[in-house]
Amino acid sequence: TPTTTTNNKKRITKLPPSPPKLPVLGNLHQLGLYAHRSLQTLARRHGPLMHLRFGTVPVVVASSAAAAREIMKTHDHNFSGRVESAVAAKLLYDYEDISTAPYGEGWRQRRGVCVVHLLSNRRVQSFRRVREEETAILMKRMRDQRVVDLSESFATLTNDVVCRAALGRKYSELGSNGGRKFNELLLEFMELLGSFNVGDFIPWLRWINIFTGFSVRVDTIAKEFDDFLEEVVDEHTRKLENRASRETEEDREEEEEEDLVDILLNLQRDKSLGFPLTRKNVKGIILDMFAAGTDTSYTVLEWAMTELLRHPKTMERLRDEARRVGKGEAEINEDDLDEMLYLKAVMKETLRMYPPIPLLVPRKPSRSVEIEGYHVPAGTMTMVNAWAIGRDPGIWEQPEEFKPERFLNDGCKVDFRGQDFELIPFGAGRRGCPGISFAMATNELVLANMVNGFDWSLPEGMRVEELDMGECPGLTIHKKVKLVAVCTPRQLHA
Ligand code: HEM
Repeated sequence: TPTTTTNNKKRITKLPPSPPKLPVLGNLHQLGLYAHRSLQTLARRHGPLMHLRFGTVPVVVASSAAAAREIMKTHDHNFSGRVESAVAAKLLYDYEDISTAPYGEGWRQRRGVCVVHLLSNRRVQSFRRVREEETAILMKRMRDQRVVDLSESFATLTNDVVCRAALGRKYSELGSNGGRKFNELLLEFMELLGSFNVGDFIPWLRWINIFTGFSVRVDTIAKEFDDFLEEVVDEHTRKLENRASRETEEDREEEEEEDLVDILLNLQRDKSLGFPLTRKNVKGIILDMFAAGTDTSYTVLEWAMTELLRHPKTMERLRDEARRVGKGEAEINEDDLDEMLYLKAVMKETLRMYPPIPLLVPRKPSRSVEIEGYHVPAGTMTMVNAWAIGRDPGIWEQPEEFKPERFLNDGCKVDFRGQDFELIPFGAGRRGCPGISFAMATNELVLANMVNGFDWSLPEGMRVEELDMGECPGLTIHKKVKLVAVCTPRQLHA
């Protein structure tokens, strides 16, 4: 290994191994539509830490649990920066949110607000009624339909739960004058956020975005969402002012539960935080909840049900657990979930094989650092291939098989909360996902009720092998072909 000596300390200068690079493109041509898969293939040849170049941008990719641990635990402090992106800046308020904010005081303050006030266990608990009501609505709709587009149903459900928790009610249309459907707009927002922006990687090709209309699309969506959030904030401000002018405590208690916008506006008003929370911050944080919390959550349900339909014995075992724990009742409630160990194993197995954001959210070290014996220069875009780690045959027996049993008994100790680097769908460390409890509370409740209330099968005449397992490219990986299944309501004894 080449080294230089400074102040008697050996410094490693060798970069991690690289696949051959092309002029201008670097390694971009090797990524294809499914970067997590191509990067896994490259890592098999070049090792668990690789150095690549996307256009002019140097990139390091970690594909082993050990390398991920070095980045997100040993050197987490150094790797807590995010990579700038022109699209994210436009869509998420010039980095004034949480997820795209540079590592520093502003991010620390907003993240603190999020962890303590918005997504704490206590707060997640306060939305229990929202989850239970929305799950009941979904179950009723399924009973009426019988042949169910599960992809669509899960997307609507997660969206409605986040909408009610964050904004206090569901919004099917944007703005008071009608306008585009909220779901449609969010879909386009996510598509743009996850799209490959040429200008970020090959600056002199930035003009392409203007030429193809990409820049106009980004500006339009940013404006539509901002108009909508302006209205939401105004509406909430008026409500809080009315409430403050009410005379008695009793009157106030009659009000409905606080939503996340209420909480942020109250913190902004009473100035107890000790730092200003601007209107841009409030809008950015709320938009983060949608960007980070809807698409991600629903793909877990989509892949879980896909695998359950492919594995009838696994479905049966989960169904039996739900019906035993639910004691024959029509509904499973959240208190029952603690006892459902097989359900937890199914969730873990789904997150192992289908981490919703397979390459997590890229980080950036503020100082040069040595990882696994290689030099990673300051500012290098650093990606962790959580998808490849979840399918690493050095860690998992039969990694391509869906076997929730691996997470029972001793296996149940392996968790996804950022301590076990073989299972990191939510990332880890300072920038790890703060929405785990929020996401899993909904996902567990929905899946438990689906198998408790119904027997599930594939559409008539379809064989298990015919179930399309293709992925839709993007930031989050959902199914390319919608998942459709048939439900038979369970007969309840009178
Ligand atoms: C299954 C569902 C979810 C998955 C798989 C997921 C995954 C992730 C991942 C991989 C990151 C980046 C972590 C890192 O850099 O180490 C992240 C960040 C984040 N997530 Fe989630 N997430 C989910 C649900 C949610 C929900 C429901 C919310 C909020 C309601 C949320 C809010 C956030 C925020 C605000 C960040 C940015 C944290 C920061 O940069 O400091 N997530 N999430």
